Amino acid sequence: MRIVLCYPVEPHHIAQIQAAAPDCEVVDAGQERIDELLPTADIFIGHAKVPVDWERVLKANRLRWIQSSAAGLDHCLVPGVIDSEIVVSSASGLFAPQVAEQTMTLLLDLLRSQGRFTRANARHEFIRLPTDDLRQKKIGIVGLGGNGRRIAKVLKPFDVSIVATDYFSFDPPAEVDRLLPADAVDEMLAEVDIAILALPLNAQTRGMFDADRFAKMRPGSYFINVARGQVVVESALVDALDSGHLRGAGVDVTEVEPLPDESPLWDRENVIITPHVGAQSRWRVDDTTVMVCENLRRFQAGKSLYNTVDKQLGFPSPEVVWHG
Ligand SMILES: NC(=O)C1=CN([C@@H]2O[C@H](COP(=O)(O)OP(=O)(O)OC[C@H]3O[C@@H](n4cnc5c(N)ncnc54)[C@H](O)[C@@H]3O)[C@@H](O)[C@H]2O)C=CC1
Ligand SMILES: O=C(O)C(=O)COP(=O)(O)O
Repeated sequence: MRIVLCYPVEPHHIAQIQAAAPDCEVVDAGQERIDELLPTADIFIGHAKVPVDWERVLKANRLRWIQSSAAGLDHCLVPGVIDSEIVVSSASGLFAPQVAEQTMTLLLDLLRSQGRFTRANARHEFIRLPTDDLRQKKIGIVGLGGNGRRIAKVLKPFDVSIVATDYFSFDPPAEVDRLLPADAVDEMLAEVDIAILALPLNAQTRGMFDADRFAKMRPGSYFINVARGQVVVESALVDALDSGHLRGAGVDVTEVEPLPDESPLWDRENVIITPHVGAQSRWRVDDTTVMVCENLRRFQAGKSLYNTVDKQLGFPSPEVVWHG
């Protein structure tokens, strides 16, 4: 079998993968050669950030398993793959520690007026501006998967209460005071001071945060998005900020990336923007390779894989999510 890699591996990661699959040929395609080599793969491990001719891959009829090195599967869950026999597994939960740190960065910067202080610092102005507190805030997390759970765990010691929604129904971890079904999102938004998006992008969630939904949020609440920009209708977010209905927003992801120069999200003191760096970490490739090797051993032994995705849904069920 041929394993084609397309994530930023170093020679020692390739050696780990080869040791986990001694009978396989391991080829590191990188972004440069992924489109060319994907049709020759039995197993694809990675995240192609260049256009891939999926028709050609499906026509070659060789690929059996895609192990995405991203949690979001919007890059590979194309209709032809969904309808095929190809098994797809995600990187769900793998980046939860760093996504939670990124969430805290956005949230604390927003509440503690860091955007305004940073601008004032650039002008050498030492001015005391009002700040807000996390203490006693009610937080709503939309999507209690790997990232949502870790965000709840990191936030809880700040003396907050936490509600969440999820597609699945399960006993939530101790940090989460209440778990509601996905369709109770408006009920949750009406009662929380801060909404945090940690759900996948799919046909159901694309454009889910539109003008109607923002209107359901409590006046003066904050909005954080560490999921996917296209879950949000960005013009509606801008309107909600313009009208003062939302007090501020922190976004690691935007509808179009890079965020265009003319976007009205720029130049606002109550908007903190980071350039989709939530998954970045010095540990990322090491952590990914540990899970990849475990899944490779399971695949060869015919066992079920961590993070196997229900391709119709576009995300894995909680029992199979990798927690490291
Ligand atoms: N900012 C960044 O760099 C990163 C962004 N992401 C994004 O975050 C998403 C979540 O990542 P993980 O937590 O690792 O994935 P996950 O698969 O562990 O969790 C997603 C959760 O969302 C739930 N869900 C699905 N539809 C929902 C809905 N309509 N309402 C409420 N919950 C819903 C699922 O049941 C699941 O529990 C990814 O799909 C990806 O798009 C992930 C990693 C890094
Ligand atoms: O894992 C994900 O879904 C991410 O958003 C990470 O994105 P990246 O691979 O860092 O461009």
